[in-house]
Amino acid sequence: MENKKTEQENKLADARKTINEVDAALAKLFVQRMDAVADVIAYKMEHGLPVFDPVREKEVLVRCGDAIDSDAYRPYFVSFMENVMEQSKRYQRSVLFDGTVGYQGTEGAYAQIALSKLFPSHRAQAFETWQDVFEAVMRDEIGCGVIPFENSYTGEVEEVLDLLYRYPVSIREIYDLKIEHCLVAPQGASIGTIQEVVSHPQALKQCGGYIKSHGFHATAYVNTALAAEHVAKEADLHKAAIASKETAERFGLSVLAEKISESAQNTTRFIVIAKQPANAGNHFSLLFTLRHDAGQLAAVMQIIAQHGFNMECVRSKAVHDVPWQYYFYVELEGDASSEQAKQLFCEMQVRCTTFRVLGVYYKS
Ligand SMILES: O=C(O)C(=O)C[C@]1(C(=O)O)C=C[C@@H](O)C=C1
Repeated sequence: MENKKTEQENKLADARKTINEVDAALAKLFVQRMDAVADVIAYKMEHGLPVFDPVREKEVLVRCGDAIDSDAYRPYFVSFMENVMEQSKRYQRSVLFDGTVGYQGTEGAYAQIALSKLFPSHRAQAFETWQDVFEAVMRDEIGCGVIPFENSYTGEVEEVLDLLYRYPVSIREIYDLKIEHCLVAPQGASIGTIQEVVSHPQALKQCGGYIKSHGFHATAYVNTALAAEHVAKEADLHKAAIASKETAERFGLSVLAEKISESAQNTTRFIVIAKQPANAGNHFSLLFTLRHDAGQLAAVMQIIAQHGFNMECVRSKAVHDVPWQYYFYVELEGDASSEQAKQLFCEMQVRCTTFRVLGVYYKS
């Protein structure tokens, strides 16, 4: 028995020794890989290319999968490489947007969570309004800003599109954050003690079914993070907030229920805005205005179709300072640096009263 134990212990020690050696070799290889990534980002900065390149990532993953003989290990290695590239992108963003990144809200807000995933090693600066973030970008006070653009359940964040129309910034990247709302409350509270729920109106709307089914009274609050902070300060066992798990942890609240959104797929799309545009991507967005003549919009749609670009989204909104004037936003699939796109832009410039390429980015 004793001998067997020692034999097993030796095996464990040997296995760990091998793991240590492999880890040391991996560390060296990781540095070597990141040095190459540093060259890639230097090139990308010079040519205005975006960090995320989904075609290249697919290639890397297929090649890495093929390099593993064991069927049992293959999916783990592919997943490992996905993570390696995730870290590579984080590093590249830290070089590209050297300095501070802005967001609207307070620590623990979903925008700050999205920012921390995109830019884990940057200083995050909170601003009171989205407009403040845009202005800070324009003044070069921050390298870029992370702003919510639309939610899969409640739709577009209208004010943000108006700001994109007003300020000459570019959409550099998009990032989809899965929103997992939780019911969070002071320690000691339970679902049975809760009567009132406070949160941002969007979050209350997204969890409307849950709130109604429990007969809670809903109270609007500035944002989810401040709602959580308020609930923590009040320490009232009848009062809960709707916020993320991370936010609950930040304010020492307990999570009474998880995933309470109407839609399990509840996702908020964030955009990264910066002064400098990117030159490559597989999607691009345009903003334009038209003369008030019959058929102007139809003509533009026709031009887009003729050049073979798939239009994924079109929106029209009122220009605030000019009564009865509207601007249009379209999202097209394709390469904005292609000859077809250049021709499209030329033709649109002729047809539109104002025209702007708002962003070039990758979307998977
Ligand atoms: O090859 C590139 O373009 C890189 O930026 C490197 C890399 C990687 O780490 O392999 C990282 C991000 C891209 O999305 C694709 C690949």
